[in-house]
Amino acid sequence: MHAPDLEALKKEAAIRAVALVGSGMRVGLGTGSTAKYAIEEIGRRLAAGELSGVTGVATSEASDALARQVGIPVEALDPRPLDIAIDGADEIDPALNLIKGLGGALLREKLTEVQARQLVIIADHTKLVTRIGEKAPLPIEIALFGFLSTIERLRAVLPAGRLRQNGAQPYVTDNGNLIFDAQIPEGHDIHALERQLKGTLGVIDTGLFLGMAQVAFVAAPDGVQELRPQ
Ligand SMILES: O=C[C@H](O)[C@H](O)[C@H](O)COP(=O)(O)O
Repeated sequence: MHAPDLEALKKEAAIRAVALVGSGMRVGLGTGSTAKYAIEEIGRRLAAGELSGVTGVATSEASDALARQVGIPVEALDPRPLDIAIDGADEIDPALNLIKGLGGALLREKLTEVQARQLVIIADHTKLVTRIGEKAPLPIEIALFGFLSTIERLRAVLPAGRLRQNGAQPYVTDNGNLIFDAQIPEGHDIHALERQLKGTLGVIDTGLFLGMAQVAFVAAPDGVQELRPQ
C-alpha cells in the first residue's frame, strides 16, 4: 500500500476551511505548511472573482509575504474582531485543544486567533492525538534576556526539553524571542500547566491553545472529517 500523500491531504483540509470564508471578511492567516494552502486558496478565490473584499491579518512574516504575493490585502492586528482564522496545528486532542508553534509562530498566532469569532484548524490525520504532548514537544516562547535563567525555571516544571536551534545558533522568532521545546509527561493537567508556565518569569507565551478552536478539518486518505470539541 502507498504511503498517503500528506501534502495533498493538507490541501484538501485547507480547501474545506476556505469554503467558510465569505466576501468582506477579515481573516486570520495562519502559519506553516498547512496554512500555506489556505492562504493560496483564498488568493485563488479572490483572483477568480469567487470572493471580494477579503483582508488578512498575518500570523508571521512568512504568511504576510505569501498573502501579499497571492493578492490578499494584509492589515495589522487591531482590536476589532476577526470573522474567522484558519491555521494548522502540531497536535489536536478530542476537545480540540492544540499544540502549536513547531513553526515558531505561536505568539502572533495566539494574539491573532484569540480575536477570531471562529478558529478553524486544518491538518492531516497524523496530528490527531488522544493526549496533548503525546507526540509533539510544547514550544514555549521565552525572552532572550536571561534565557538561561528562564530555562532553569522551566526545567523545574518540565524537566525534559531543549532550546530550539537554527543550525549552530538559537532559533529566533519573528518577535526576537527564543523557543524552549519541552516534553509534557503523561498525567499533567494541561490547564494547570498553562497557568503555571504563563506564571513563570521570562515566559512570553506557550503553544498550548486550549478551548480556542471551534472546528477542525482533518484530512485522511478516506476523506476529510469535520471535528467539533468533544
Ligand atoms: O508555528 C507554527 C504553527 O503553529 C503551525 O500551525 C503548526 O506548527 C503546524 O504547522 P504545519 O502545518 O507545517 O504542520
